[in-house]
Amino acid sequence: MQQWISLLSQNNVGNVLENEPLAKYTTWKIGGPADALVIPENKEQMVNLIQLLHKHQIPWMQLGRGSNMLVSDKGIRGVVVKPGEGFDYAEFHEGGVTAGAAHSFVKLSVVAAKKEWTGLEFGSGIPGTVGGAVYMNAGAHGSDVSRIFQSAEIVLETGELVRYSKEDMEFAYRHSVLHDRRGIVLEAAFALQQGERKVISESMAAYKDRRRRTQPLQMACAGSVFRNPPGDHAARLIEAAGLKGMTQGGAQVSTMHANFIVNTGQATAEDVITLMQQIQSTISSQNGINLVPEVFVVGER
Ligand SMILES: Cc1cc2nc3c(=O)[nH]c(=O)nc-3n(C[C@H](O)[C@H](O)[C@H](O)COP(=O)(O)OP(=O)(O)OC[C@H]3O[C@@H](n4cnc5c(N)ncnc54)[C@H](O)[C@@H]3O)c2cc1C
Ligand SMILES: NC(=O)C1=CN([C@@H]2O[C@H](COP(=O)(O)OP(=O)(O)OC[C@H]3O[C@@H](n4cnc5c(N)ncnc54)[C@H](OP(=O)(O)O)[C@@H]3O)[C@@H](O)[C@H]2O)C=CC1
Ligand SMILES: C=C(O[C@H]1[C@H](O)[C@@H](CO)O[C@H](OP(=O)(O)OP(=O)(O)OC[C@H]2O[C@@H](n3ccc(=O)[nH]c3=O)[C@H](O)[C@@H]2O)[C@@H]1NC(C)=O)C(=O)O
Repeated sequence: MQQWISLLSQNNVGNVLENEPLAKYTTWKIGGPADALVIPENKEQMVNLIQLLHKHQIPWMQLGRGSNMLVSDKGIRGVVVKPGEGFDYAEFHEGGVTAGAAHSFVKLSVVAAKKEWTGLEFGSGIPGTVGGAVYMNAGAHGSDVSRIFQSAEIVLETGELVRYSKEDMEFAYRHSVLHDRRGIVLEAAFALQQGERKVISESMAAYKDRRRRTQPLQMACAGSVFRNPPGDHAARLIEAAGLKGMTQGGAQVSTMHANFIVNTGQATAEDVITLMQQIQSTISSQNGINLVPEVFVVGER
């Protein structure tokens, strides 16, 4: 056992799972083990953990629901930090809602709609956590997190607890400052308006219907694999290149949506990575466009 794993277990940092396979924590259902998966349940445990990791220079990364994440077959060397059930809460109040990092973004939008709050409708098909949605500035149907974000409580990699405003977050298309400055979101506050139940539920039903028609929701996947290049759509380019349906081992370019790669059952991370590289080289040579992954490929290769 790595010496630092016993160090973590001896401290108040939450549950420490050693050599934990990560496939079950990702929507692609792919991924080897983490040396340690640590699940803090409250702010104190999270701050203790990050301070220990910083002090002992132990490599770490954070995980939400793993719906935008490709974990390598050999897995993660070091610690994976996943906010636990203690971070799964949502408190509605005047002007909006404050939600814990582990709360489902889909459920947040569904409950907001039931309470006749408008602003979160776009989130009803984004199957990650609040923490992941803030990190990614997740968005759909012409809106994104930055449109409703008020502030977030964050533990920086030094262990310092800070509250970031919207300006601090430097949101852009699928981007936040946390891509450049490491930290873990503990909770986020979103500004919402009172709306009409009928209008809210009609737009959510339309979004749901559109997704069901255009995205392979029943297959294990991680949503869009590549970011859209300026002025175009990765899916349009991939379909036009004739790559829809292309397979590599158990991975397939979805026959429904060309920017989704689905796990047909036994895909490995290497299968997905090979397919991604084939797509990138084809689009680069045919269109001169460098497709940039939206999904994060993490772990030892
Ligand atoms: C069927 C399907 C449809 C999708 N549709 C959309 C869509 O329409 N729009 C869209 O934007 N995305 C979409 N996605 C992608 C994905 O759901 C989003 O990117 C989501 O926000 C990721 O959240 P997560 O909790 O799963 O994060 P993860 O995949 O676990 O992590 C993603 C990134 O966020 C970081 N992170 C996670 N939690 C935290 C935290 N608490 N603090 C700081 N950083 C953290 C991780 O380190 C990682 O870098 C879709 C995915 C699927 C499977
Ligand atoms: N392809 C993949 O790898 C994955 C795809 N997904 C897809 O992402 C979506 C969200 O999944 P998940 O986060 O697990 O949440 P769920 O689908 O479990 O939904 C959580 C709750 O919200 C309700 N709900 C969801 N969407 C709406 C909506 N638009 N309007 C009203 N109620 C809604 C659900 O009710 P009800 O059951 O009645 O819809 C359920 O009670 C689903 O479409 C799911 O199929 C999720 C994970 C992985
Ligand atoms: C799923 C994600 O987000 C999605 C988000 O759900 C939807 C809806 O708002 O808009 C983006 O997809 P997208 O650009 O592929 O949107 P779509 O409306 O499905 O397709 C765009 C265009 O591509 C074309 N298209 C789509 C699929 C396909 O197989 N072939 C094709 O040619 C469509 O005809 C359409 O003209 C987001 N993706 C990115 C990378 O920005 C994600 O980020 O994971």
